[in-house]
Amino acid sequence: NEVQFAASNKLKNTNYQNVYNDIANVIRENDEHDDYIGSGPVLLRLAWHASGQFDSKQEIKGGSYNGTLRFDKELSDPSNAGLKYAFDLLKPIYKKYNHQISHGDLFTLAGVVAVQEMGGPKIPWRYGRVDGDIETVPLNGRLPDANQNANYVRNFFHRLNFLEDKEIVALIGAHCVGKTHLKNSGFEGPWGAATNMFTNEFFRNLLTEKWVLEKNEAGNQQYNNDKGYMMLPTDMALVQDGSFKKIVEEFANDESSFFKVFSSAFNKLLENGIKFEKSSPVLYFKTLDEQDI
Ligand code: HEM
Ligand SMILES: Nc1c(Br)cnc2ccccc12
Repeated sequence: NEVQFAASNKLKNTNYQNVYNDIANVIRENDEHDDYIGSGPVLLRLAWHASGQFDSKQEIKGGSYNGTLRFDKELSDPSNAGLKYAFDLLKPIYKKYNHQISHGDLFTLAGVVAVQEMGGPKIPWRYGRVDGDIETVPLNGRLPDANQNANYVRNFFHRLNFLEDKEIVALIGAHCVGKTHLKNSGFEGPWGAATNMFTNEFFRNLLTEKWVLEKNEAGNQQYNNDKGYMMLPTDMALVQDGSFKKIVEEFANDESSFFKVFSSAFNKLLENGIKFEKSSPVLYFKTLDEQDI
């Protein structure tokens, strides 16, 4: 679906660092969220869910372009439980820029800010998404089911045009931050471990910890270890499948390799289905620390 960005309502490149900084300050100010894990992980999940419902084969394609996650119709999808909190964090920033930034650009930029402010790799980002009306909201149920195996995971990401196992493993490596919440998804944990630093820890834990499959309070099976860590069935799939497992080992041994693949795969996820103008600049942002803020 060829789309162009209406040139009229875009900020000059320089202003997007200001938007980045406003989102980064919201993360700093809301550091008590989720027992001091903070708001980075849930904003990262918002950006992923705003983009991951893309399906090029459907009439209504989805993806981040139309910013449809802002509508209750999509936000109330059970897969999006818990994300209203993240959307509410961004509302004052949307108002401050007074329609000069679209919801799709805001949601995806929030994912870039979350990764970078939690110590992850730089993510290249372009503006140009345009809010669509409620007719452009994709059907619910396009986000993945956590109870499934490696082939399900591979096929799911093929729909999002991720045809290389490396990209798939890297993307799921975002589970290095945040946690699952029984009331949101029917999974619980990890307990205690304050996971708000973006590292390759998730891959190391997959390989080194002893995982026991148990039924949790919601009746779902999840893998638990003796330190209160957990893995979803789709997490564990990454070491149950030979090809995925080789990549988990590579990323566990070389964080820079994980960062490199994650950076390009996450950018691709956020831009799925969007044709940017050739002239649309690829922006890189400084973290607050890099600006001594
Ligand atoms: C097979 C694909 C995936 C499945 C089945 C899956 C499933 C889940 C589930 C069930 C949760 C717990 C939600 C809750 O209870 O609050 C979760 C959390 C999370 N997911 Fe995924 N996910 C997948 C891929 C991804 C990707 C590609 C990203 C980002 C690039 C991502 C980022 C996150 C983050 C950051 C959290 C923590 C949110 C928080 O702490 O509030 N996930 N995921
Ligand atoms: N911290 C996590 C670990 Br550790 C393992 N799996 C996850 C899945 C979703 C969100 C967080 C995690």
